[in-house]
Amino acid sequence: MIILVMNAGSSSLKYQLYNMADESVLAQGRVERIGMDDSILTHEPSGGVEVNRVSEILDHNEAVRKVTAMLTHREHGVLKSMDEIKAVGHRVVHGGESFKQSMLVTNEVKKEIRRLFDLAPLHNPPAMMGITAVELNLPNVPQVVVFDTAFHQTMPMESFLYPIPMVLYRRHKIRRYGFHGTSHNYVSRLAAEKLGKPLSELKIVTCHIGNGASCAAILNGKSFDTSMGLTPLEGLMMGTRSGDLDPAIVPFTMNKEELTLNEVNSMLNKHSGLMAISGISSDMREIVAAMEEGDKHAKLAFDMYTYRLRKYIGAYAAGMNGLDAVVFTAGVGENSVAVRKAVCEQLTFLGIELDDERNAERSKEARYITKDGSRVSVLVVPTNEELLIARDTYEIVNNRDGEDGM
Ligand SMILES: Nc1ncnc2c1ncn2[C@@H]1O[C@H](COP(=O)(O)OP(=O)(O)O)[C@@H](O)[C@H]1O
Ligand SMILES: CC(=O)OP(=O)(O)O
Ligand SMILES: [Mg+2]
Repeated sequence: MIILVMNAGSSSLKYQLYNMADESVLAQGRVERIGMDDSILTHEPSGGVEVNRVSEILDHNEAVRKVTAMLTHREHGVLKSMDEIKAVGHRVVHGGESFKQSMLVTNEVKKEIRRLFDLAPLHNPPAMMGITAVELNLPNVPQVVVFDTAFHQTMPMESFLYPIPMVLYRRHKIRRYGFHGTSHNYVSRLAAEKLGKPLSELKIVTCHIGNGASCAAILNGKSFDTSMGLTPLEGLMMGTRSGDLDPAIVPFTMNKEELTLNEVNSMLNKHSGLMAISGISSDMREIVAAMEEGDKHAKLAFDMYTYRLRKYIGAYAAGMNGLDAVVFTAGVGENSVAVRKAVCEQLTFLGIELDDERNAERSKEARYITKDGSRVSVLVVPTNEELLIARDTYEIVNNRDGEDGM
């Protein structure tokens, strides 16, 4: 079965085409700068040459049309016809309390995703645009939605409630949800395999640090706590998001700077984090490069970022009353030797002994970066959210076909 996986952002659409017979990737790519007159489509057929096309791409509907045209393109395509695609799986960031698992897209499911727009304004509306665009361009193809929040639905109340009037939870479902669940789930499973122990006996902290960043405390295979909350703004310091701060800063700043709600929201989501402190970039590569050249602001941004991450690892070790392993994943976690070093070197009290040579290795495989005798193991495990989305989509569509007698 051939499955197309989509991850739609506000101005981007990433895709991967899987052949589920052997879980191989037939092609992958992304459309960036959607809505601008110089949108870029980058398409990589597996084993083929990367193609880049710059053109005006108005919206997600047009982006899906360009992607499907590329997938069946005479020269660069990997399919004879779009009919070969048997299902489409989407990443949806917010599933609220309604979705504890991946779902087949129905009218009710779409209604519920729309109801959750308020909770994830940066992420859910583009996912919906992706779903609608597929309906228009690939009618009759079943679609599945996979939620970032689903894996964290096992958190106990002491982790997920905020200490504010309970009526707010009852009326508006204001609580902590957590995100990147697909990734935390995937890398914790791979880490347990690597450790050669059942996940049900392990205490693991997973650090998914990319553009968005979150930590999770995974106790006996289940999410026990995670650093993102009602929205993907809480927790760690990120590329452009503040992470944890005193909530009183919001009304105080609105008052002093005469800002509207939208403006403070935008400040905290888009103009904070590494970008705000360094004044250089939200990208860890540029922060580290500037720091190495002696830039003080970049160094401060780096120190704040790694200090906050360390505090979470310590907090979760306390929360679980123990720690067997720490896992680094996503753009920064998989690639930044400097971030991993700064974090691990100040956690020796927990029993972490970093191995500098292993930490400096470049590899796409799951691997240890601690010394053999280290009481707590630290691993780098490349995440693969798309593969998990493809697997869930395959399973759900297969079961549905079975029920329909197809
Ligand atoms: N070689 C590298 N060294 C340090 N950081 C890196 C490196 N490569 C990527 N990154 C970081 O990873 C981020 C992107 O992470 P990623 O997980 O791909 O993000 P997302 O999926 O949220 O867009 C970049 O913004 C950058 O900060
Ligand atoms: C939920 C979230 O923060 O996602 P991303 O890391 O893709 O921005
Ligand atoms: Mg990501």
